[in-house]
Amino acid sequence: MGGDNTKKVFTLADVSHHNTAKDCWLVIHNKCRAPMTHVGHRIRLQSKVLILDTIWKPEKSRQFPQFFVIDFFQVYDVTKFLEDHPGGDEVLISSTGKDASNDFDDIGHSTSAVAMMDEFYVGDIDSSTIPSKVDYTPPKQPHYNQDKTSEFIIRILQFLVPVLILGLAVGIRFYTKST
Ligand code: HEM
Repeated sequence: MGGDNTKKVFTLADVSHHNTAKDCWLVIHNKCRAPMTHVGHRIRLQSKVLILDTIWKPEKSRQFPQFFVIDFFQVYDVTKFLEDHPGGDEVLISSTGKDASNDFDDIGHSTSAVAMMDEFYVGDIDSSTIPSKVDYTPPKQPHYNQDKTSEFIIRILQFLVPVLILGLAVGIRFYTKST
């Protein structure tokens, strides 16, 4: 619900279009850990009101779950923040069009950085549009192969050219001697 303002639910494809220095949106997840006693209560987190008994996953636990972990993705329009971001604008632009949560978490942003996100929040994302696991694919595989073949050709040439020059020199020498 929460339709009292213009916050929307986007797909990853919608968000991916906002990937330039003039229009830069990020998708970053939020984790909320709440005690069982809060079931049925409303909690407020980053401009979003969650009702704990509607969206929840029991935390993996040895015993019965005592906490809920709510994991949801939010969309941030950081266009106006690009110039002021202490980590620079390039990292933000290169984190567009995907789940940028790991990029964000890996930096170890401070709690004040996390609190700041609230002002850039523009909506939520339909988490089914986000690939669950991004497989690592080595970048520019075809180029890598091309490099290998050109390297091979260069090696052959490095061997053949001196042999040809030597052959030519010996040939000329024989020719000049005999004449
Ligand atoms: C709405 C999203 C973001 C906000 C509000 C934000 C805010 C901040 C703030 C306030 C800092 C200063 C250090 C701190 O207080 O932790 C910072 C540093 C930094 N951020 Fe972000 N950031 C965001 C997203 C990202 C993303 C997606 C990346 C991608 C890698 C990133 C990379 C960095 C880097 C590299 C630094 C510099 C760390 C250093 O020099 O120690 N940030 N950010």
